[in-house]
Amino acid sequence: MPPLVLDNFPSTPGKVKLERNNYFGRMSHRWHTSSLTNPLLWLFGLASLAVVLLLLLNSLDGYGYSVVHIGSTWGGAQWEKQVRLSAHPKRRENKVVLVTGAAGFVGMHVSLALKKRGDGVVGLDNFNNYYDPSLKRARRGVLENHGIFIVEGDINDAALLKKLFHMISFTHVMHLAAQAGVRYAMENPSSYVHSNIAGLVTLLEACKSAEPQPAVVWASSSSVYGLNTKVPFSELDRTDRPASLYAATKKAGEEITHTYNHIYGLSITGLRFFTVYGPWGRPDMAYFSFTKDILAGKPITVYQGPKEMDLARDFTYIDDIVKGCLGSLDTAKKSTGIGGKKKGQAQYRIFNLGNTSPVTVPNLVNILEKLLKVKAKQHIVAMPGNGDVPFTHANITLAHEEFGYRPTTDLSAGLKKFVRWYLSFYGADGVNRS
Ligand SMILES: O=C(O)[C@H]1O[C@H](OP(=O)(O)OP(=O)(O)OC[C@H]2O[C@@H](n3ccc(=O)[nH]c3=O)[C@H](O)[C@@H]2O)[C@H](O)[C@@H](O)[C@H]1O
Repeated sequence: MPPLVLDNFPSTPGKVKLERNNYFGRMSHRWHTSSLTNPLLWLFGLASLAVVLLLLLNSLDGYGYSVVHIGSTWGGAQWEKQVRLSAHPKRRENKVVLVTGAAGFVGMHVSLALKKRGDGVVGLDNFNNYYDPSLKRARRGVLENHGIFIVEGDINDAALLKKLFHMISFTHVMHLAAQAGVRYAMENPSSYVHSNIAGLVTLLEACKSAEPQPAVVWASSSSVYGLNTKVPFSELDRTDRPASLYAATKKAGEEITHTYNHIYGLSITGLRFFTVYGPWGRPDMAYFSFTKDILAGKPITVYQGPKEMDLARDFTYIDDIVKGCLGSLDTAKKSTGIGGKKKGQAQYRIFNLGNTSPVTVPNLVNILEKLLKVKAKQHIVAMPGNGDVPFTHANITLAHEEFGYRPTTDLSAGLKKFVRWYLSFYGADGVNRS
């Protein structure tokens, strides 16, 4: 049996680290002989023991590893009613989609788009604290207003997934839950393994056993191109030289999904997103944190590549990404497995979803300065060796041929929409007004 490791943080640990519980350590010096005769203290002690035992039981997942499901609130008649209602499609021909990471940036937008066209949508999210969970809760509020319920739970929770697939015949899974961020992988490597590897496998296990098996569309990343220098990046290019652990876990995900396609007949589509930005975006990304800091009059750090070369990204606006996600779902063929066994060859696809027009980071800053009407205090430094790559540039021919993917929003237009949202949500002083 694998060793029991007790971690005191959410199953997908975030940036905010919880302190280890040293309750007994702190209390022990207060105990002395007279305490033993105090019935109130005995009662308190027994209650604490019961809580610890419950936590321990809750912490064991199917593999004998410990996963503490803090905030896992699923189950019960009312919960089931909410799930079924949310999953209900408008018409028989509509899809029924499980969206993992639904309280995330891309997850929120994709869920809304699916619901608006009549698909049944059930969200799943563990609301971890990698970035401010209040933003995730605000996104959940938006989804709730549109009749979308988010199950609070983790993709590593096999029992929860089994229950969901038992209750609902999902036609598709849009798997967007992940540990994101390129540079954070050096700070918290295990969170990438936990979500992007272990969580992915747990989810695929549930999909392969489901009756019927859903078609799976999931978020890979442009970062898999790693040290590739041939531009624009094509799906046929090398992806065996990742520059970060984040990229390595996404590349591993592409290979793991391939095995589930090969062995169990799961229909798989992997989407390599290129630096997605827009309203309701991720606060850890450069365009978002630059906006916050520029408005606060704080300096921003702009990285430069070798020989003072500007870094560049194929920044892709969220609405274009949503179109790519829906196009992928709509062209995904059915999985072929029954009873956990493959019955025929199933579809396996990988697509770039980028904008095809890279913009340098100093240009990104220029656009933000104009939109915010504030001059940025820039601190220009050499790109640290922490997983970054100098540039990205997508070739989108495959996605265009397969489902007519054609991005339509350039960085200036997209950032204008982002800044408008940012100011309405946080205000110029950065205080959340939702
Ligand atoms: O396409 C992806 O697959 C990834 O896209 C995104 O990663 P990146 O493209 O690295 O975006 P982002 O951090 O916004 O940095 C943008 C630029 O600003 C530069 N950058 C960054 C921070 C800073 O302080 N200074 C700076 O110059 C930085 O050097 C870079 O040149 C997602 O976060 C990631 O989860 C994944 O989805």
